[in-house]
Amino acid sequence: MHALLRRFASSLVVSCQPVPGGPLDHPESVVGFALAALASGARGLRIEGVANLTAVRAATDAPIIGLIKRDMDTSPVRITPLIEDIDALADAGADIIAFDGTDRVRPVDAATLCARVHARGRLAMADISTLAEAEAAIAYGADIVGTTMSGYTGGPEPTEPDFALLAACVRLGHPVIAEGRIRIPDQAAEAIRLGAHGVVVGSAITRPEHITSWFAEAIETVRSARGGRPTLAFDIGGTKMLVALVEGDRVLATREEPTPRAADAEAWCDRVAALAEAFKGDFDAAGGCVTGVVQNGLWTALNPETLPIPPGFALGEGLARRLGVEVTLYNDAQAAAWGEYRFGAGAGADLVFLTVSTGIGGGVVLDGRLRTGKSGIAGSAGLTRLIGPTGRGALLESAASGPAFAAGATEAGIGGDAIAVFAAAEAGDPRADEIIDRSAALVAAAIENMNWLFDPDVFVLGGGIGLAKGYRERIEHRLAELPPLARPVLRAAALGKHAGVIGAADLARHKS
Ligand SMILES: CC(=O)N[C@H](C=O)[C@@H](O)[C@H](O)[C@H](O)COP(=O)(O)O
Repeated sequence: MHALLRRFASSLVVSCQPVPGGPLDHPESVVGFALAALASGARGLRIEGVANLTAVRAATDAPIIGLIKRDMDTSPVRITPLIEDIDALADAGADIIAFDGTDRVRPVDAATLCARVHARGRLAMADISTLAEAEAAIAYGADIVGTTMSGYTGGPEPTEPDFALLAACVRLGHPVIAEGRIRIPDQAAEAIRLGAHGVVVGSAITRPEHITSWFAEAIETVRSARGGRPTLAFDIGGTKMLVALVEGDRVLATREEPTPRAADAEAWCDRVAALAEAFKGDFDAAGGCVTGVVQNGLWTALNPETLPIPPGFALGEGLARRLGVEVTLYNDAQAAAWGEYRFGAGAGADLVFLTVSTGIGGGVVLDGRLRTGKSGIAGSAGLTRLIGPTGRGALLESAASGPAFAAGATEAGIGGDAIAVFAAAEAGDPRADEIIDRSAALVAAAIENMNWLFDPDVFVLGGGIGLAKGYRERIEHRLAELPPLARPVLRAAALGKHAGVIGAADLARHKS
């Protein structure tokens, strides 16, 4: 083997070829890259252009593969296509001269170029793209073949190195340089393992523009999987109005204020639009979740005491007009169910979501679709009726949610609300225990019944009471008595108080 080749046997060669016309495209940068590479373990360099080569040659006596790239009208061949290129590279001090060794239309055939390289006392490197071209190169006397041109002679550019071609070329028993799309150290090591004489790495070391774009594109992929630009989401409840900027499952920013209950629905729209002003220009879609029933963008109260919504109010249209983008609307618990399905405790599974709080709401996702029903009320578990000894009993939410806790607390002499009841139970008060147990038993029965109807993969429990310490366990304790076939799986909601806006934003992007 030629002494020069031995100098970079089983070693790294760094190609220092700035992006043409880019900010690093001048000889000083190329010398900088070259010296940095040699100082860090590279044993050779690959340098394009006479000016760069001359500058680098003056700075080091490390082995240099020289080449000249040309864009010609008459041929797709770019790397050192002319005899005069070889002469210029030899004059500038290249030790090895690389030329295109592909079987394509060209001004000078590869064998002639190879002979000229040898005539100038340099080693010849044929940049090939196929095994046949490698065989031909060896036959006409190339000292090295490089896999450089694989993937660059037509069709879409691959992203991985061509190790199959490398291995096939190695079997020819001639020095082969692995080159092209070697981007990570493991690939360089693999090339040496496969028998490459040396490994040329370019872009991954000396083209910050390429490296930056790899990172940026990888991040962009995640961003667009989350739905691209952030979405504006709003939540109108009986006590507060929340506006959020949402990206996937992340709430980037929020604005909220108390719901002006005494004002009319037009004024509520005005307030939501005013809160959204803070995010103007940051979103191109909007989704809302609201207390009450939503059907085709029309909003109606389910319980006017929560919020006195006028029947069939055109909320979607009113907000679309104010926000200047299309607005998708859902009931708040339904939107939260979707949020939990997409990003939370029930990711990807058939689920029934229940929120136990001041009231009891819910949502159903089956076969990847949020089921809103013919009237928009599907999942309203709080309005299901308990069956009492005489038939029609109370509504589940009147018997098991916040007001029931407060009523129970008054009756038992504890006083206060659900929070006080949980605190008293924690302190060991058996009366509080009983109030919580009563609610948990009713919700457990509702879950048991819904499980017979839908048999979902999972029930997801949220809400202030639903997530209060020990509440879910009490429900689970009761469900554990059921035969295995009919035993529901229960999980705590994962998205917390923002489940509604996260779900609403996602629904606005994807539609269910
Ligand atoms: C096909 C072609 O024109 N390749 C050129 C050959 O010199 C260079 O643009 C490459 O950067 C060099 O081959 C190193 O490859 P990579 O930058 O993928 O590590």
